[in-house]
Amino acid sequence: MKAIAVDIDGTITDPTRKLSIPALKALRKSESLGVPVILVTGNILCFTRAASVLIGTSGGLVAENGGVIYSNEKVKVLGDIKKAEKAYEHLRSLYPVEKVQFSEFRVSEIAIWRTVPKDVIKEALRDFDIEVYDTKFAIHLTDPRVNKGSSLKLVAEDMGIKTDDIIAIGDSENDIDFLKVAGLKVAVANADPQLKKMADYVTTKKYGDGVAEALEKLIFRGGEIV
Ligand SMILES: O=C(O)COP(=O)(O)O
Ligand SMILES: [Mg+2]
Repeated sequence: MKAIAVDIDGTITDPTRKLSIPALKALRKSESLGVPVILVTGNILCFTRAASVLIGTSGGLVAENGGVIYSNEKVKVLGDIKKAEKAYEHLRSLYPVEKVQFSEFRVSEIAIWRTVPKDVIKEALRDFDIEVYDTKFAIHLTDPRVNKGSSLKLVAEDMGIKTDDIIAIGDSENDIDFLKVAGLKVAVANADPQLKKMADYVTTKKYGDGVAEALEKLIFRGGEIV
């Protein structure tokens, strides 16, 4: 494998969003063995960049569910936030929805608190050109033209690697698209059933312990990268 693409919330973090130490150690080990880590998240770019610096990842970044990427020192906004804004205005006229904090820094999509079930939101927005994800941390209204998979492909291109040579690890429905394009698909034990069904490997452990388990078992195997 030439790179590791990993989701953040619910994958390398626990349900309270605290970073897992075993996952941190495994990602650092990967980098030390020359295998770059790519963070692929629904979070905003500033958060993703801060996480990358603190963890020590050297791969590109996919933020806002693919709406924003950062690679080769360049930020690219790929999602059209106007689609989400139209959908959000309509939704607000029907239900008590509210944007999550720091929304002013979200440039390609809108994320709201989980106060209304996703299916009710999808029904209310059925005539809108919008994708709706429930990540278990927030509900995201995104531009359907971009997703974590289409944007991971662009970052991989910038890094000079094929997505076939990437192991992807995730926990929820907004990860389906980037697992789909990866050569090795891993779902952590707490992942949505859909992810587990499509995964090549489902970890026995949850959250970051699962990430460490998968990398030890599938990639490191005693020190060198397979
Ligand atoms: O931002 C969210 O709601 C979830 O973030 P994630 O894609 O890193 O799990
Ligand atoms: Mg997640």
